[in-house]
Amino acid sequence: MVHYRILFIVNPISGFGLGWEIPYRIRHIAAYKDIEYNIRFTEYAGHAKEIVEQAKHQNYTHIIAAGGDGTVNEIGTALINTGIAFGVISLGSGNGFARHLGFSQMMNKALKQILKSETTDIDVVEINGHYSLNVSGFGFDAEVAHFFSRMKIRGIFSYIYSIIHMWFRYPSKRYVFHIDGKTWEEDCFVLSVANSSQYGNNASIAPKASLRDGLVDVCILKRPKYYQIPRFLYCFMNSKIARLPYFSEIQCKEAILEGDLNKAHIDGDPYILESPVKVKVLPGVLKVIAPKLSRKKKNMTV
Ligand SMILES: Nc1ncnc2c1ncn2[C@@H]1O[C@H](COP(=O)(O)OP(=O)(O)OP(=O)(O)O)[C@@H](O)[C@H]1O
Repeated sequence: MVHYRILFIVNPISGFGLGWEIPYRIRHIAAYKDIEYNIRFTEYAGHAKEIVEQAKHQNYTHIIAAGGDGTVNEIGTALINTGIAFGVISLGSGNGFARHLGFSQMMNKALKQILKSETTDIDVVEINGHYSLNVSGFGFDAEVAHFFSRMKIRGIFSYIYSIIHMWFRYPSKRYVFHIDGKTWEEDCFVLSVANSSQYGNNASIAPKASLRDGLVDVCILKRPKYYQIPRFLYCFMNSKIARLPYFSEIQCKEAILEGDLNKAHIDGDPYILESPVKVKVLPGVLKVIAPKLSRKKKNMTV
């Protein structure tokens, strides 16, 4: 029998503020009747990391982030090399990392998955000293992350507005790649470094990505021409982006990128980095709950 001592760290402003419901929901799930757990609400940006630092010395077996991708990154990266199992209750607008691991987007179901699912060790990607669990990048999607962070209203509609706004303004840029002993230059519209496969909402930029392969996927998308946009959107939302001739995905352990890389995003949050950017994978450093591994369907992997 697995012994549980669980800490839920809830960002009460994530998404629609549903995090406030978590204590009530847990009390009404029979499986939690005999489980030892605590719930902490964050009060400001960066608070989740401080809570994890204290919790590391309090014998927790599992720490669960209830929030969006920002909260997931803050808590997950603070748990690297601790051996404490990390899980997610999705409250954000995209929830790419949680979706890749197979967490339900329904709060009650995800709470039950925490108690029923296998755990596994996954990779984390280091980018100039910052840690990424999900998808990070430069180019168009970094520009979108910076624009979105300045908007007064958050949420999926503001995010879609930011994408459309930047699509017509952002020019492709030229970058230098140093990967596996080869060096080349290439124009990119999107330049992503992916640990998991998707940004969120099943929008997949790295269909080959696995969290357990010891590799980071460098994904290059050239700007689709206007008449290519419908097919691009179809492939992007259906994990078929690899079919597009203007997309490539390079799997490697390390990469060095040069060019105009100042504006970046790490798991969706805007960052300013300096070129050259060094990307490397840290294999198997984070223990996570992976509901997908507990499904009966064959070939399910994370
Ligand atoms: N109580 C709080 N008040 C203000 N900001 C907070 C608080 N708690 C956490 N934060 C910050 O809120 C930011 C956004 O959180 P998060 O990404 O979880 O939600 P979201 O933006 O709604 O989700 P998504 O990014 O998926 O749209 C994080 O950077 C986090 O540090």
